[in-house]
Amino acid sequence: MSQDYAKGKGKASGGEDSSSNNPRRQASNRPQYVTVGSGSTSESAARLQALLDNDSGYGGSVAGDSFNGAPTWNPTLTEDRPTPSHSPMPRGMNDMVESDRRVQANAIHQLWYNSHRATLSRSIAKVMESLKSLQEFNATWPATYPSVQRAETAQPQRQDPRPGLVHTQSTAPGATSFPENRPGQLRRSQTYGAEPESSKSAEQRTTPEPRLVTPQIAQEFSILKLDLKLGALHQTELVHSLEKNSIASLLDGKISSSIKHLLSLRERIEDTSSKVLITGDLNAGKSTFCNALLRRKILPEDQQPCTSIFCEVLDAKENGGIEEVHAVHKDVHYDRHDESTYDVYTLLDLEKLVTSNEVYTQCKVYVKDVRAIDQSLLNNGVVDISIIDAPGLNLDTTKTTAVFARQEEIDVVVFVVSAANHFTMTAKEFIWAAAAEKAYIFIVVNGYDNIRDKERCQKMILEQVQGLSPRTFKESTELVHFVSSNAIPTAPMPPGGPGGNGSGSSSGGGGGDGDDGSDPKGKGKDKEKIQDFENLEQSLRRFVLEKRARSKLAPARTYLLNVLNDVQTLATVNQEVAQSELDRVTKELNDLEPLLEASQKAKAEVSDDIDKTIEATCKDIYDHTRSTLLQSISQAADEDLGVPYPGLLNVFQYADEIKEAMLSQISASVTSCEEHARTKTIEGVSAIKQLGLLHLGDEYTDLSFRSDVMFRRKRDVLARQVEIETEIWDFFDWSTLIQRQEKMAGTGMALTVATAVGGQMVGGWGWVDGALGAAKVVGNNNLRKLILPGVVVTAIAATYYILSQIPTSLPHRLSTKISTQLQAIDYVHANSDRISSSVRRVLRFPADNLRVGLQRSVEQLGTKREETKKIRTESDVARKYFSNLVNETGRIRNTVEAVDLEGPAPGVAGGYDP
Ligand SMILES: Nc1nc2c(ncn2[C@@H]2O[C@H](COP(=O)(O)OP(=O)(O)OP(=O)(O)O)[C@@H](O)[C@H]2O)c(=O)[nH]1
Repeated sequence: MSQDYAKGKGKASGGEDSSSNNPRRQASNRPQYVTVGSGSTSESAARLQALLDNDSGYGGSVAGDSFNGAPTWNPTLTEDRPTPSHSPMPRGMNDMVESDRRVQANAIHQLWYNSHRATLSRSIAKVMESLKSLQEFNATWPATYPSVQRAETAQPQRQDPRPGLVHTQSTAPGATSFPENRPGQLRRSQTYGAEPESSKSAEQRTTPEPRLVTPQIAQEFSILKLDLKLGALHQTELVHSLEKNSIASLLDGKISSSIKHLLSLRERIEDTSSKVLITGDLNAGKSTFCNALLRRKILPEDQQPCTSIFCEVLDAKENGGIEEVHAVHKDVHYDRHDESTYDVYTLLDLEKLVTSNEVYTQCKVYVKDVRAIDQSLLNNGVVDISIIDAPGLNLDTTKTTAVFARQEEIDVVVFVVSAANHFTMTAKEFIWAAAAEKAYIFIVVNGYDNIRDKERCQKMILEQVQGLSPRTFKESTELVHFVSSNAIPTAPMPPGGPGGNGSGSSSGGGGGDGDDGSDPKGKGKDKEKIQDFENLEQSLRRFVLEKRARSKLAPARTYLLNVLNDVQTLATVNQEVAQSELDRVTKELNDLEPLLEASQKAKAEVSDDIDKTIEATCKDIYDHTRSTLLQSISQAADEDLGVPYPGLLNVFQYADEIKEAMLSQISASVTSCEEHARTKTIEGVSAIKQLGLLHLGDEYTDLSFRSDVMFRRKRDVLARQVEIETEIWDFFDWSTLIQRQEKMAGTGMALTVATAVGGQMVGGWGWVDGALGAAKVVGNNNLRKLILPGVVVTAIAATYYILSQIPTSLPHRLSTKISTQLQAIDYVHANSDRISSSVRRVLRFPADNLRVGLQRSVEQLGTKREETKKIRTESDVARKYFSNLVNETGRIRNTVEAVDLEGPAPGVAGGYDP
């Protein structure tokens, strides 16, 4: 496997100067590079390079569809086969092999990188698809947000002795931080956009929980955690207090921002370029160091602070091979293809540009790097690297802040510190903050030539590094370099520009000891400085390429795992919710069906029953009224009317009173019939209510029924309409008379005659003629003598008798007349009909009400059944959807987890201590 820097046992490349006065160099154990095949043929390097050139990073030879199986990266490709130490080679040959090996290592690393990048990129696409589908589903079936129980866990207090620097991590929109105590393999729920690694102390550091977010929610959710910061309610209460739809819409917003963040992550991992930020204290030699890296004097160097804007040095190939400076306008997003975003200058103008910071804040410097791809940082054959020369940290606060702000797009931070000044306070603050983000900082201790007691200097600097970034200190052989940048020979600027330290690539450094070129000892010293610098360069190349993979891919991996965890949790919860909803509505439907059936049956039956009951009641009332009234009318004369006979003189008044009494009696009968009907109506209403309660239960709405308002109309109004004239003959009850006479048959002819005559008399005066006719028969004189007194007596007797019978006969006579009259106006039927109709009318109200209630009940049950069926279908769909989502996210998660960025990366170098 690749060598671990800390345990590097490889032989130092080009290690001919074992007599170096650099104690670090003596101790330096260079890592052995990865070799493929024999590790010595340029053919294999060329083959690998060709493979790499053809590899788009999204398929082809290396990136198969890792969703259908294991990732296609073949680890045997990267197997280390160190060159046996017993294979000595001639020096020239050695250089060739070394160069070849670097190319191969780079190519292998790039293949590894592309493979992971392709897997992550595809996973991002899959997750975005899943999120979009979740978003759509959430709109139709509002997802349930899991509720949690509050756990009163004490929040660990931050124990950070460091100064309060602004933590410049880049997080996804809306993401919140929380302690790293999540279950499973996930490391952080935090959504770092730039650099997932953080120093151990940063990892232990806890960020206070946002208000109303319980530790459980924090653990369960990271990306899709709803940030509910409303009022004084607890998160749990808040989630419950919000409507389901409100939660769903909050979730929708979270999903949208997550999709947005995934897009930017994809953009970032597909961006092939990598940025190296060179920063440090004022005048630490940053520009000089950059120039040394480029082997050209591009950036202005000065004894006094001069760099006031960010200078990003890029390979001129990215600008069509043209060397020029693009000074970017303030507050404008640079676009090389849009000249309105920048002004073009020549390299010679840089001096002017970097010192005047009024118009521009940054410039892009396109330069040709003519060095070989195994030596050049810019032109390394693997990745587009740009070097950013930043203004000195302590120039002013604004600039310092700007440096922090730029860290998101920075893959590697190179910190230049003056060997003479060590770390200033500002430098320490910067490294503390940066170490939290980047874990490893590449430290260049510059101006080492100025130091006499080099050993002491190294010791002191390394002690400081240990305090500032323990992980960097652990890898200090690779990450901390003591150099003299001004000793590196640099090519001059194009004609007219400031001269370089040498006249060509081969010339010696200008500022170092022995720069006159005549002193062999000095030459030796320069060589050492150059060697130290070259060692630095190789370390930096490895570091940049290594860090690039981690800094670019790890945030995507971490974010993917976090969001997948969230979606899976959400999907699992909702799958359960959908299942229980399905169970519930299925049971509800099973209960509902028989209810509906019974309700429909009840509706039909009860309706018939009510009709029959009403009709039976009405008929009963009609019959009762009719018989009662008929009886009352027919027996009116037989009742004790309570009218005293006032004598013959007031006989007419007597007749009137009897009439009135009879009619009153009939009226009273009507009233009693109405009373009876009322009682029956009350019974009927009560029976209907019982039916309603029986079939509708609480749903039955009772109507208030006031029986006293029934039959309010004047009851005897019809009776009063009866107009009966009293006639003289009403006082004579002939039928009674006749009956009496028959009984008295033996009393004599005279009486019979008298009766007969009297009867005739009743009809008119014709009886006189009859008497005279009889006289003729009997004889004239005798008969006259006999008959006349008899007639008189008889008449008197008859008259007396008739008059004495008035109190008995008159009521009968009047009763008959009244009966006849009432019959004529159909009094009995009219009243019976009136009373029974009134009852029918009254009973219809509760009956109709009950019918409506039953109909409504049937309709309600029907509607409920339809709704329940709908919910059942929706729940079933949701259950299947979330079940699929659980499986799908699980598959993607396995794929993402298989992207191993923690282990040693093949090719370039061994992995840093993860
Ligand atoms: N002796 C010595 N001098 C150096 C070394 N590196 C840089 N210098 C000198 O230090 C001075 C400042 O160098 P610069 O590269 O301008 O420093 P800087 O950090 O870019 O400065 P600002 O960007 O203005 O903060 C120059 O005069 C350089 O010649 C070195 O390794 N040894």
